[in-house]
Amino acid sequence: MKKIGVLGAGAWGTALATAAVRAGCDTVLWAREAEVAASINASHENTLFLKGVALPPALRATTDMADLGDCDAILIVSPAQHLRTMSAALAAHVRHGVPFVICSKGIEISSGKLLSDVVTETAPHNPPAVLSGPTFAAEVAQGLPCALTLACTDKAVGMALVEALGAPTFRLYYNEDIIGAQIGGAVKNVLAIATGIVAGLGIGENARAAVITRGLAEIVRFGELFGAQAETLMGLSGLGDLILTCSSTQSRNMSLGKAIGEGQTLESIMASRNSIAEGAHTVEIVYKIAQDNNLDMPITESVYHILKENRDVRSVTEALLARPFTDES
Ligand SMILES: NC(=O)c1ccc[n+]([C@@H]2O[C@H](COP(=O)([O-])OP(=O)(O)OC[C@H]3O[C@@H](n4cnc5c(N)ncnc54)[C@H](O)[C@@H]3O)[C@@H](O)[C@H]2O)c1
Ligand SMILES: O=P(O)(O)OC[C@H](O)CO
Repeated sequence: MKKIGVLGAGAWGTALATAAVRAGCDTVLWAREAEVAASINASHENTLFLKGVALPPALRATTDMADLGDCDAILIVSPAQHLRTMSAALAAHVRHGVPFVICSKGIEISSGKLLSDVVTETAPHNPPAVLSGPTFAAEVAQGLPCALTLACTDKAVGMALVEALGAPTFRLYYNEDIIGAQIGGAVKNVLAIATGIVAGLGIGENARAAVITRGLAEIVRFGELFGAQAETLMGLSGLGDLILTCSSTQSRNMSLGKAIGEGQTLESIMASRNSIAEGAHTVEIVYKIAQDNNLDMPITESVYHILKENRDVRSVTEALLARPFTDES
């Protein structure tokens, strides 16, 4: 796998394309916005989504999806709710057998499906893989060290991706559990909003640790429903990403929660950003799936009540704390 295409030039797509160049791949980055492709090609910077980070001159950007036509693997890095459209459009341009590596984190709201199922439906001749883990785009783009899960049911394809994209500062660990690798990354964004709310309310570090740990129990319950392997949920794409995202306001999800806890409205926060905070969307479908399947996910429910039903942050927090005591499973 020598030629890598990256579909989506937000912060993460740009960072991943940079990592692919560093790993020695001929890399082409598809941008939805003409000004993004122009700024990457002319000044080696993504001025819209990753301002201030110098990109390698070898990275080429395009707005023409046909330019990905001869790639050996494609990383899909669109917002989760747009992945269906992106995958279907891409399938018309690439060869059969070229893996589609899902780098987005979320669950399709309209169908309740994992993104790997969305790829299978829209691009049946392109095997899905998943790249997920604790990684802030700006750090990856700067070449700081990180580790991620590369999941693919076909081990040969998965290891070929690991060999092509892996590097000392971009360590990839193969995992066959494509389902588990998607669950942690999707649900942790909801929990990061919850820890952000804790920070915004100023109710302490102990409360944050409690939300992370009880949040992990929610990830495990949710993962079991989909058939995720417990080891995967405890690995980089699960616990690892949960810790990172719930610990830093570099996270768009955590900072969104913090602003909510400080009294801002979701609408005003969204209006002030051009970046995606997936948890604000994912919460809707995780809540619905939990309700439909009688899963106990009280932190997720609380985030849902605050974001989607406009309930008062302090009252919802008090109700969460007042739940009956139970065992620690
Ligand atoms: N930023 C990170 O640190 C990071 C790390 C890991 C995973 N991710 C995941 O990667 C995905 C992309 O996030 P990002 O940070 O690159 O985005 P971003 O917030 O930096 O940029 C927004 C992206 O959305 C795209 N977009 C907007 N409207 C669209 C539409 N109608 N159709 C298709 N695309 C549209 C834009 O072109 C741009 O690529 C998300 O699922 C995110 O959770 C992000
Ligand atoms: O900025 P966030 O909250 O979208 O998090 C980015 C990554 O998913 C962290 O692994």
